[in-house]
Amino acid sequence: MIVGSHRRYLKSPAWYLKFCQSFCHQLYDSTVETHAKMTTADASPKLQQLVQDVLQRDDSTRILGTAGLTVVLLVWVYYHFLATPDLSFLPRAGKAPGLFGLGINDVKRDFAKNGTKIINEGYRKNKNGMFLVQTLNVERVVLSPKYIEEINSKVPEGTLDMVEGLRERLLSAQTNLDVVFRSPLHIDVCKDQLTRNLHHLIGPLNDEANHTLSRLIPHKVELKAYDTMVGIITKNASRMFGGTTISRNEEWLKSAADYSMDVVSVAVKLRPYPAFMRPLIYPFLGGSKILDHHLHVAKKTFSHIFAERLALKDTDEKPVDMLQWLADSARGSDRNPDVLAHNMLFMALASVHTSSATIIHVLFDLCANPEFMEQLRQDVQQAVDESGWTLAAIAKMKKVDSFMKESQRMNQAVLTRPLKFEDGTTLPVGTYITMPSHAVATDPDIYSNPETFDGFRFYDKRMSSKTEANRHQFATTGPESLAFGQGKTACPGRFFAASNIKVVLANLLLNYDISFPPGQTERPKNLHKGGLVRPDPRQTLIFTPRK
Ligand code: HEM
Repeated sequence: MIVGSHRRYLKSPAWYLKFCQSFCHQLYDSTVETHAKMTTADASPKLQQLVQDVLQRDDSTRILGTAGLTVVLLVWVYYHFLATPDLSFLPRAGKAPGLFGLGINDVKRDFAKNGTKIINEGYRKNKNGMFLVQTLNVERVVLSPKYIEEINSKVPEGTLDMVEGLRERLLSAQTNLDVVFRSPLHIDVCKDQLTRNLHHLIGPLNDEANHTLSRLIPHKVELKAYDTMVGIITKNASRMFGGTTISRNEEWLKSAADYSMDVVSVAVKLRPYPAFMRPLIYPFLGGSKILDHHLHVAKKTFSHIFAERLALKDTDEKPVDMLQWLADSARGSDRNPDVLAHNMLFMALASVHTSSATIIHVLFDLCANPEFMEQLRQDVQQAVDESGWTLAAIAKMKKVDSFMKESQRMNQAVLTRPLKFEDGTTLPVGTYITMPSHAVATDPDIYSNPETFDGFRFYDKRMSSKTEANRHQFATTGPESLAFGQGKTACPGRFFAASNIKVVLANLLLNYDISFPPGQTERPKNLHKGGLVRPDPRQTLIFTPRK
C-alpha cells in the first residue's frame, strides 16, 4: 500500500510529504505493536500488512519497495542500537522510552508538558550526581553544578564540542546553519572583539535606543511587551552589527527579528522524521522557503558590504562593528561575503530573542514590584550624571544589574545549552550534557527564600565585602549562576548582552513610567514548554512619558 503509492506521491510535493509521514507512522506504529507483542512471538499485523503490500506489487515496485524497506530498517537499527551511547547505568528522571526507543513520542510529549517538574525532581534526588532525561530532541545527562570546576579545569581542550548541542537543536544540516557552525568564527568574534570594544558601543547603543523610543512611544500608550522589546533589541543589536545603515534597514530588521523563531519552527517540524529522511522532506516544508527568504535578505543586506570590508587593509581606518570583526577574523572558506552574511543571520539568532526575553521578564518584574522603580531610576541617573553614557556608567548601575540578575534567576530556562562530552570516566562519547539552571536558581541551599523576588539580592551580596564586590554581576557565571552556560563554553556575547539590556532599560526608566494595565498587580505566568521558559507574549504594558 505505502511503497506502491511511491510514484504517485512523488508527483506532488505535498503528496510526497504525506507519503513520508504515513510511512514513518506506519513503521512506528508497527514497531510499537511488535514490541508489545514480543512475548507472544506474534509479529505486528500492521508490519505484516506493510510487508504483504510490498510483496504483492509488480516486480519493479516490489524490488524497489523491498530495497527501500531494508534501508529504512537498517538505518533504524543503526540509529537505535549503534549510534546512541549507552547511558542505562544512570538514574532517570521522567518517563523512560520503551525498548529500542519505542513509545518515545509519548515520553517527549510528557517532557514538553512537565519538563520543569521533571528536571527539578531529578535534581532534588541527585543533587550531587547526575541523571538522565529524555528531552524534546535528544536524551541528556543533567549534571550537578559540582562538576563544573572539574569540567573547566581537567577536561582537555577540544573534549567538549560547544556547537554540537546547537547543531542538534536547530537541525543545522538541513536548516543550512552548518555553513556557520563549521568554524568557530561566530564564537571567536563575540569572545574577543565584541567584548574588547564594548566601550566604543555604549554611546551608539544609547543613541539607537533614544531614536527608537522617541518615535515608538511619543505619548502614553499600551503596547504588547514582547513585540515592542523584540523591535527595540533588534534595532540596538543591528546598530552594533553595522551602524545606522543596518539598524534602520526595515527589511533586515524583520528578518533579524523573525529568523530564530522560523528556524526553530522548521526544526520542530522536521524532528519527527528519521535523520536520513530530513533532507528529502526539508525542501517541501513551507518554512524552508521562509528560511531561504531570510538568507536572501541577509545576502542582499550584507554581501556587498563584506566584499568591501574584506578588501580593507590593516593600515586603513576600519569601522568598529561586527561586520568588520567578522571580515578581519575570517579565514579560509569563511572569507566569502555570502558565508559572512549567513553568519550575520546567526548573530541575530543568538542575540535578539535571548536579550528580548530577558528585558521583558525584567519589565514584568518591575511592574509587579513597582517599589523598586524609583531606586533603579536614581541608580541610572547618578551613574549617567557621573560618567555620561559610557561603559563606566554601565558598570556603576549596580542596583539595575542586581535587579536584572534576580529577574533572570526567577525566570530561568530549565536546561542550558547542551554540550557533547567526548571523554571521561563515566560518560561515553556522544553524550549530551547539560546543567539544571532552574533547579539551581530555586535551590534553598543556594539562595535564601528562593521563591521571593528580591531585586537587590545580588546588590546586597556585592556590598557585603570587598571580595564579593566584583562577583554576582549579571554577566557573571558560576555553579550558582547558569543562565549563560558555563566556563569556556559560556555565552561569548553575554557582556554585550548585559550592556545592551542595561542601556535600553536605563532609557526606559529615565523616560517612562511603566505599569501593567489598570487592575493588574501580578506578573503574567511564564509559558513552559519542554523545559524552556518564555514570557507571555500577550501581555501588554502601559508606557507613560515622564515630564
Ligand atoms: C540575555 C541574553 C543572552 C542569553 C541568556 C544567552 C545565553 C546563551 C547560552 C546559554 C549559550 C550556550 C552556552 C553553553 O554552551 O553553555 C549561548 C551561546 C552563545 N551566545 Fe548567547 N545569550 C545571550 C545573548 C547573546 C548575544 C547578545 C550574543 C551576540 C551578540 C550571543 C552570542 C552567543 C554565541 C555566538 C553563542 C555560541 C553559539 C555556539 O555554540 O555556536 N548571545 N548564549
